[in-house]
Amino acid sequence: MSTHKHFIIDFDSTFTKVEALDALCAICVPDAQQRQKVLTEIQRLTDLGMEGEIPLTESLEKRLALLKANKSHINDLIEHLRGQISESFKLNKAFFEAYKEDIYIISNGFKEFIVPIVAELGVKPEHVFANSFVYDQDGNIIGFDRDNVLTQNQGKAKQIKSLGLEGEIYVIGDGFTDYEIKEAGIADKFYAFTENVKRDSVVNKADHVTPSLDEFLYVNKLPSALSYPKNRIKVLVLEGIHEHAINMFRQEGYNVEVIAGALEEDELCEKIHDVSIICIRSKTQLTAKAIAAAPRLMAVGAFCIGTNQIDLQTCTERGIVVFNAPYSNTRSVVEMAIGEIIMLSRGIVEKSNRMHNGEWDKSAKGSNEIRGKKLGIVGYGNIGSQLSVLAEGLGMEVYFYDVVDKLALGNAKVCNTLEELLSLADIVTLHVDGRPDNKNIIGAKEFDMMKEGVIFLNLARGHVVEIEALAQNIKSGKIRGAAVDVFPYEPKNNQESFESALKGLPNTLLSPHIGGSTEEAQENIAQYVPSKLIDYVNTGGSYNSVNFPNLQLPALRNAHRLIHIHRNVPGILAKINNALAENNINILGQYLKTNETIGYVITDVDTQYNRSVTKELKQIPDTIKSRALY
Ligand SMILES: NC(=O)c1ccc[n+]([C@@H]2O[C@H](COP(=O)([O-])OP(=O)(O)OC[C@H]3O[C@@H](n4cnc5c(N)ncnc54)[C@H](O)[C@@H]3O)[C@@H](O)[C@H]2O)c1
Ligand SMILES: O=C(O)CC[C@@H](O)C(=O)O
Repeated sequence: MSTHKHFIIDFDSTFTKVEALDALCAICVPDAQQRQKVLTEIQRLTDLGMEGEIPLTESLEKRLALLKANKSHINDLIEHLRGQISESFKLNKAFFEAYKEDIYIISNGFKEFIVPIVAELGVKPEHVFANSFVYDQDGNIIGFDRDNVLTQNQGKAKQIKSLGLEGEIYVIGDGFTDYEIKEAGIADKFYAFTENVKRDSVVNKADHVTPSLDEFLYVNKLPSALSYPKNRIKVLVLEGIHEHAINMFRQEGYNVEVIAGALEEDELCEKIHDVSIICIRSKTQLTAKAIAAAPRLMAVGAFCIGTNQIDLQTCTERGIVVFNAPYSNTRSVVEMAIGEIIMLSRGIVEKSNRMHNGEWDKSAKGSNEIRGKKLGIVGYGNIGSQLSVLAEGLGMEVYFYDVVDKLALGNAKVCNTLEELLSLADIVTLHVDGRPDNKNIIGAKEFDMMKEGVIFLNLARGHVVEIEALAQNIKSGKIRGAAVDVFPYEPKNNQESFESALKGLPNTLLSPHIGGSTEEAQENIAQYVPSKLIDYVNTGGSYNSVNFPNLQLPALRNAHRLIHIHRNVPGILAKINNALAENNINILGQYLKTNETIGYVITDVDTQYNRSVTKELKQIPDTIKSRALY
């Protein structure tokens, strides 16, 4: 296939991930210490040459002199470079095949290793323009062909000019010498390639920055292995999410922005306008207004259990999938609850505070074992039920109350009403979810029902307890110890101060919403949630999502996947299939699932089809979102 466009591609750090002479250094300098020294100097000289700080010939001469390489090293270098072809180049082998007549490699490197490497993707040897080594009689590399035009100032531009190419010339490279081609007026466009290295001086001069070959192919409407370049997927990560998640997104090629704290609604509305995936914890309120300000939003990652901070209904109506981490911090909360129950039963908070003031009060008064005490768990979900098992292991008598029927684990006893549980428990602990209906489920009336001297814990959600009523009951001594981890209003970052009626009250453990904040839990969450989000982007899989019909999909092989999200009204599947039939498209597999709000249809089709069908699918009435995946 021929086009009127010619593609000039650089080799070092563009076609391959590395600079070949750096790699040669690793091969021909055996001593590790010496190698590091030589490598540092070689890299410095490469950068000076690439950034136009010293003439390229000078950079090259000095690097070869340092290397003292031999012909015998070249085969090893070629073997090494085979494994170093840039990922997006390997992925787009089909582009290289289809456009082989129009692709040229122009490099200040050496043909001896460039030709065999670029041939891997089908680049013609006669389309490679580079220098050649000069050897002495023992095969030592002693220089390079100084008559080669590429050693001259503006060498790349001169080389291309001599080819007399007709049509548009696009240059893709990471170095200053690549930009010089455009500067000399030979190229129509210069694309700074940043998949492997990003040089500001080069990026600033570019017509377009291309973080991968996919981006280049996408903007030029050329055939690409990916339906959408990953660098165009912007991920906004808030609230101090573990860096493992950030690394996973970056490795996937996404464009990631990280902000340490949460954002207020207005700030969020400003930040979110070009975001495809937002990652939050419990503080960020993802309201309908914020969602409306995010036209590109396709997925939300809640890096926690609770999702009450997210307007799930609006997300669903807008076709935005939400994933959370339903079990990753369960154990951490349970361990903290157990620890706090023991601390409060022994009055350790008070005793410790007094010790810090120099007071020694060795007494057993008001200090109890937890063995044999009645633990009342409100909300017998993942956390409540696991707490039940551990508490029984410690000899406690466990009672629970849940709004739905739950299997009692071990010897735990179910209470039929909240009142029943509150009136018998020595320790009351809340583990209900954060649904709006749970606002103030524990207030003055409920505290009245509790036993004198009860211990009270809330590690669930702040709005489920009336704080003033809790404060009064602590002050009156009815509650002899309390642990509160969650509050109706929580500071949005570590700089904002904490205000609460609970401050300074006796035997009251306050913690800054850290029930799930252990390294283990945060790392688990940072693995689980990104993997769900990445899978959703790559395959459409919605399994274990909070708000989408759950579909577990097979991997996509030799097929394209058409994803269609629509309002759940009758007849949409028929309309999708009509559009496919009218375009004579063969369906390889089809999956449909609905919930109350939306229908989710995945159709795998043969790779050769009339692409305009994707537009037709978007135009079906009641469509929310539609995308093609390959
Ligand atoms: N402090 C923290 O850092 C932290 C960490 C993780 C989870 N959480 C919170 O802990 C809570 C429990 O988490 P989970 O994973 O066990 O959730 P879950 O959904 O598995 O369990 C919640 C249970 O509460 C029950 N429930 C809801 N409303 C109730 C009510 N009014 N009365 C009685 N039962 C009710 C539900 O039926 C369910 O069984 C959630 O609010 C979650 O957001 C806090
Ligand atoms: O880490 C958080 O911000 C929230 C922790 C917890 O409340 C949860 O819902 O998992």
